[in-house]
Amino acid sequence: MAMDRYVITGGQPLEGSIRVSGAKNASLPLLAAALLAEGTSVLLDIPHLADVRNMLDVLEHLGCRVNWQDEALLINASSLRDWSVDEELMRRMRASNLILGPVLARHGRVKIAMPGGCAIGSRPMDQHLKGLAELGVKVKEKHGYIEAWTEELKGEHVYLDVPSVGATENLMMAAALARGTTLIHNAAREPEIVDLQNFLNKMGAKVRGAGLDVLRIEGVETLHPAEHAVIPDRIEAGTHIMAGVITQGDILVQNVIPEHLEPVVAKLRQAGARLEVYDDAVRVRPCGRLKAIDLKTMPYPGFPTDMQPQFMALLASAEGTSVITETIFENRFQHVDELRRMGARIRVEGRTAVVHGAETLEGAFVEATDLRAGAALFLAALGAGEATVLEKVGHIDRGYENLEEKYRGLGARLRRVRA
Ligand SMILES: CC(=O)N[C@H]1[C@@H](OP(=O)(O)OP(=O)(O)OC[C@H]2O[C@@H](n3ccc(=O)[nH]c3=O)[C@H](O)[C@@H]2O)O[C@H](CO)[C@@H](O)[C@@H]1O
Ligand SMILES: C=C(OP(=O)(O)O)C(=O)O
Repeated sequence: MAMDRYVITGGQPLEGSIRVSGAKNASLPLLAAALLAEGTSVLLDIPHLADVRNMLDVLEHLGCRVNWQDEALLINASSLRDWSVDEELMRRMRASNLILGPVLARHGRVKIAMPGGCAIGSRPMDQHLKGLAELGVKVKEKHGYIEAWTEELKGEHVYLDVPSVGATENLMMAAALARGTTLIHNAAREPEIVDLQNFLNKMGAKVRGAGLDVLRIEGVETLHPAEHAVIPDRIEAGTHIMAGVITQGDILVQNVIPEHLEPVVAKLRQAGARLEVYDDAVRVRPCGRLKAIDLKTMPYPGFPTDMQPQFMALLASAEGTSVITETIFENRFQHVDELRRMGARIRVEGRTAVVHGAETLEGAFVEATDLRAGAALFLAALGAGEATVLEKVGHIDRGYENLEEKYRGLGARLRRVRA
């Protein structure tokens, strides 16, 4: 991971327009789904991100041929030569666990190193494995590896204890090629699930219900390759909107699906942000100092955990005291210590952070501990009236395409210093 740093001189109102890239969290399951069919699938608007590169390395390791033709990503999954992925590849990114469902459906067998926990929490896989077991898969966990095999995938009723995004995706992909009908109860409802359903159906699958909490998947014999354009990244969009707000800027965030941003826009407006929502863009106008609000992360359509750190950066200089409750990941407050270095006054009690708004944030030396913590510090630095050195921006590269270039286009004063 790149250990480069950003030097950011904040306090400058951002101006102009910024275009959101394709969604990381929709792209990764789409890449995994391409494994389900022989032949070449074509994916459009896939962002050039470290996580996408890591997923492509996993696909190539399994035997796919991958190439970019201008902005189209071609994945040929005609001949898979391997069904196991070792620790080195798995550890680079948790989402590589999304190959479980498709490789089982194609091969009847799969072995992956356990993805393990990460900075934001322990992130177990029990719901993925429980669901696969319901579909007739035998699972063995040994020496840090998950091995799974099946004679035949069979449609079943699966009830998820938590509406896990990754488990829902893995089960959708496995069930697409299972014999009979699968119902996934308490499924995740995120927009990325809808995008995966759309791609699978273009491949010939019969999936219905994405966006609701019960998914119905009628298994088919085979799938064929398809072409699909990934949805815009709602977390990237939300981050840019917040950058406009924190700098008192006047910016147009383009290529958004406003419906996906409703929980974020609603909370920002409650805090006093001035936002104009158009068909495929959001305009941010200067609004003065924000007011404190309370916030709780929830599965979609609740407020997304992937925006909690960035919102905390905003509330750190709002007027009054905000209470932020993180219900999804048990350790997603690592940005708190770093924000404190910038003058934020935040107290953490278990899964709740009490944020006493400071008059202003100050420049400091800070470090990104994970992707969205990094995004939060990036925002805080843009809002601070002095220079901030933000270390370990490799974390940010996982989820934000061309960040430096995009923000220079808005007049931000920042430069990337190579390690
Ligand atoms: C690549 C991708 O799309 N990543 C997103 C995805 O991660 P990911 O798919 O890993 O997140 P999940 O929805 O699975 O996790 C949600 C919650 O369920 C728990 N859980 C999950 C699986 C399981 O088998 N058992 C279990 O208990 C997790 O610990 C967590 O508390 O959704 C998260 C929640 O919106 C986002 O923060 C991530 O950005
Ligand atoms: C937590 C995130 O991603 P991942 O699930 O890939 O770690 C994220 O995008 O904020």
